[in-house]
Amino acid sequence: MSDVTRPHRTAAVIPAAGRGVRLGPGAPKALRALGGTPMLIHAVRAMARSRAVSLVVVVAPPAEAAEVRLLLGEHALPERTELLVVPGGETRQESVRAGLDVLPPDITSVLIHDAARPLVPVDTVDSVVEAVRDGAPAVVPALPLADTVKEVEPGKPGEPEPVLGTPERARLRAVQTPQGFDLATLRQAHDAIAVDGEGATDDAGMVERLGVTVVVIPGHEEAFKVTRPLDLVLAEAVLARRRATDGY
Ligand SMILES: Nc1ccn([C@@H]2O[C@H](COP(=O)(O)OP(=O)(O)OP(=O)(O)O)[C@@H](O)[C@H]2O)c(=O)n1
Ligand SMILES: C[C@](O)(CO)[C@H](O)COP(=O)(O)O
Repeated sequence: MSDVTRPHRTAAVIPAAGRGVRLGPGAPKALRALGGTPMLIHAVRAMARSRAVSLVVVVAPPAEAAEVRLLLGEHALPERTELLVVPGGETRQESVRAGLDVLPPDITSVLIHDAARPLVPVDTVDSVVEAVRDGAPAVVPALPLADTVKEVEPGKPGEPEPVLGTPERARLRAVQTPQGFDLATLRQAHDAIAVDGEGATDDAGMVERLGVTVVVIPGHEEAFKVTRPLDLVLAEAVLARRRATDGY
């Protein structure tokens, strides 16, 4: 649980060091354009739009860290937003760790947000921050699934895979970011993983292994992750609609 006697200060760490292999050949995914602006800039702005976030740490692809610093210098952010850039690691988990390592001592809670989710609405960001500040050690935005999910015995690509079971869909959620944490809890989870060696595909998964309760709050359809080429088509359409209707 967070220490309720300490004043809150929330940072956002944006892992942006992935290559974007599933999106196809090109620049690292975070640097690819969405509506003419790099995806990373959208993601940074999405965090900075929340008045609760006063520090944003961008975890850049190591070879492009200097380029990322220049890029961020070219795009205005609110005056209240402090910005740091650090080089990332081989895995998302290592990149998040690199971001956590540079957070100053007055930070009490942290959001971890994929650069690959450039269009998360500010209301979702604010809801995650609020839930953490209200005392939840780990908060995850998520949506119910549209598809039925099968557990399979993974086989070779293209070969039929035997079905092992069908989890009850009503109990499943597709999780998004930003995931919000009491900083001390998330650091403890990363330390524990570093010792047991087993990675996790999201930060909340590491906290779950500590035996700490993680709670889910409603996510948003527009917080989807740009992973494959079709996701980029959808992101362009959402952005164009926002620009036409909200002056976004
Ligand atoms: N070594 C890594 C790998 C991923 N990420 C970041 O983690 C987020 C979620 O990852 P994903 O969407 O899977 O991105 P990639 O790893 O780039 O995608 P792919 O697996 O297709 O290469 C992205 O913002 C990505 O930049 C990171 O910071 N460091
Ligand atoms: C953190 C995440 O976005 C939550 O859905 C997801 O787990 C990242 O997955 P990936 O392995 O980077 O595709």
